[in-house]
Amino acid sequence: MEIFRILVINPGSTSTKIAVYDNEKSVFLKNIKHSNDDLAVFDTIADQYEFRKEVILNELIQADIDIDRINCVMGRGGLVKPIQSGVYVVNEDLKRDLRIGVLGEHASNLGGLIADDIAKSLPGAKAYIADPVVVDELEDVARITGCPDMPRHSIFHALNQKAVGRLFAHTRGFVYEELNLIVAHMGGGVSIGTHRQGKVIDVNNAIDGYGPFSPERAGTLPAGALVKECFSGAYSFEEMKKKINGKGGLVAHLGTNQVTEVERMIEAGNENAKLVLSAMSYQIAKAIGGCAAVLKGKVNGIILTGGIAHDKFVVQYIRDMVDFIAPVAVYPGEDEMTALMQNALMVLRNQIDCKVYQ
Ligand SMILES: Nc1ncnc2c1ncn2[C@@H]1O[C@H](COP(=O)(O)OP(=O)(O)OP(=O)(O)O)[C@@H](O)[C@H]1O
Ligand SMILES: CCCC(=O)O
Repeated sequence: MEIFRILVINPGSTSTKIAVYDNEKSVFLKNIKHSNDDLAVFDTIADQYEFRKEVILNELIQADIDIDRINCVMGRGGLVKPIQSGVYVVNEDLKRDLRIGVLGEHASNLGGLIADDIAKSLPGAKAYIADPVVVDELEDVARITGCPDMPRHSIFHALNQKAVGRLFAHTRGFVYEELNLIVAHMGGGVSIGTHRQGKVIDVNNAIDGYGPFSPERAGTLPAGALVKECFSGAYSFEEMKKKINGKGGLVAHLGTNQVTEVERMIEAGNENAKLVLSAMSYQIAKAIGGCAAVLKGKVNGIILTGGIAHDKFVVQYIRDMVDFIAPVAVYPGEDEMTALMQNALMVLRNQIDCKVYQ
């Protein structure tokens, strides 16, 4: 069997995860943490490009990885234009939009750019991205809001949601494209996707302010109160943005983005911590109920995933509210590195066609 060597690059806000696989076998995995001091010298995420690339190359050299054998460099994709799910070769159009960050700044904008740069320096390697956060399969009806100039956008944990959807289907003897699933990714951000036969036809925008609140994001807010605060003169534009994303949710209520820490507060008798964690779980369960309506009740499974799916209290709270709809499966954490490797292998083995970004 032909052995393909794959380098996976996944830049996050405070870390860069890299992995090397020979086919499915992991030969190297490293979570490189970037301290506040390391990143503070850069004004924008785009400015971190050279720094992160050098760190990656140094790690590979130190681990004695034969990079000339790499066939494919797979980067986590970023906030480019809305696109269909799939694997995209990194071309000039994609690089331009990753640099701009068409839908905003996000560390994953660097994934495709660094992948391309490294692939170009290697004999016979190509660069790709797969299932970036802007995967958009929304039905038209799901895009419309009461303000025509403010449509809904699909920005969510597409890579992990699709990967756990495929895993759920596979372990039950189905293919993902046959099933109707509701997937709740619960991490720093929360996204609840309605997967109808392999397409995410409705989902909240996990970054930009609607859906359930999350550890550090405010979720849907009362619009009148939000407008009033914006014009109160008490906050700058940047401060209001931070209120919505970064300093919202559990951070605003309890001063931490760690559910593990909230659990400690509850154990110490903090009733407010219990109420706030209940409210977050309640909002997630309610959103799952909305997805069930989109699927007209024909739901094959509800999947809870992301770091918070480790939390027994949250999982039980949601399960109690939604297990009348369909069986609930729990896949704690996320495995984006494996998901990126699997997408690369599907291309290298000619099992799927690579898409072209324009
Ligand atoms: N064992 C655990 N029990 C309870 N909560 C946990 C556990 N492990 C992680 N968490 C919580 O999961 C959250 C982080 O989830 P995750 O690591 O998926 O987020 P992220 O990768 O930073 O963000 P995102 O998933 O939005 O990209 C934190 O609030 C953390 O405290
Ligand atoms: C929307 C997916 C990624 C994030 O939560 O930052």
